[in-house]
Amino acid sequence: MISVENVSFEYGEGGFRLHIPHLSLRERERLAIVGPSGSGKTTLLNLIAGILLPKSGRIDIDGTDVTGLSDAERRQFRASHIGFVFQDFALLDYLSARQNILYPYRITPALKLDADARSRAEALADACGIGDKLDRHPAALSQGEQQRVAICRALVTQPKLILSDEATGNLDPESKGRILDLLFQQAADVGATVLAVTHDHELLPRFERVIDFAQYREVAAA
Ligand SMILES: Nc1ncnc2c1ncn2[C@@H]1O[C@H](COP(=O)(O)OP(=O)(O)OP(=O)(O)O)[C@@H](O)[C@H]1O
Repeated sequence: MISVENVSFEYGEGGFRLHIPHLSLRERERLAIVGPSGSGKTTLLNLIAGILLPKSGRIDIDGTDVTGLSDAERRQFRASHIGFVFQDFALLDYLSARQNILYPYRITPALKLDADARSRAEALADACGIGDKLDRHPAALSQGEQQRVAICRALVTQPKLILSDEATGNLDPESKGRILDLLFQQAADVGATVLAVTHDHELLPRFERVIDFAQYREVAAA
């Protein structure tokens, strides 16, 4: 369903370099990525989401090579196929929690903001324990609450691929397990694949496969 083939990326001349010979995920698979800080885990998620473009190689998602799309096409593809929980949440301060959760509908003509979408947003927020805070803006929410808003936003469109960058990093141990269960349940309901970066080793048994990212760091020639 997702394949990353011979992908090379570099942040500018002489910057951090990443090379991934091959990585693939089956449909509905739950894969965790672990690895040292700075090993390129977020960079990989950004490449798969089409936020960054590789220097070479292919990234196929459900039969579409995202590296071959224009900027605008990649944005649309991302909004309609991928739910991304960003490490820093990436919430918009001028919008309420509810508007943040429904934001993908504002920017994607292919997605229709109907009663179903609105009730899905409410149900997700309730399940995440922020149902009573939907009218607040991010500045009036704790870090953990902001993280839950970001998770609801990633799930509300029922994407086929969920990319999660430390999605439970700011939550207490009990909430971590519960929110991850919710994420997996939502994924299972719509047949989605989950690719999650995590430093929480106690969560790893919940995944079907774990890969250590340290292996992909390209060693610069001396
Ligand atoms: N926009 C950027 N410009 C230049 N270098 C960058 C940029 N973003 C990240 N890097 C560098 O690329 C490397 C990989 O960063 P990345 O965020 O992918 O690592 P990570 O494995 O996700 O780290 P962490 O676990 O700390 O989140 C780091 O050395 C980082 O400093």
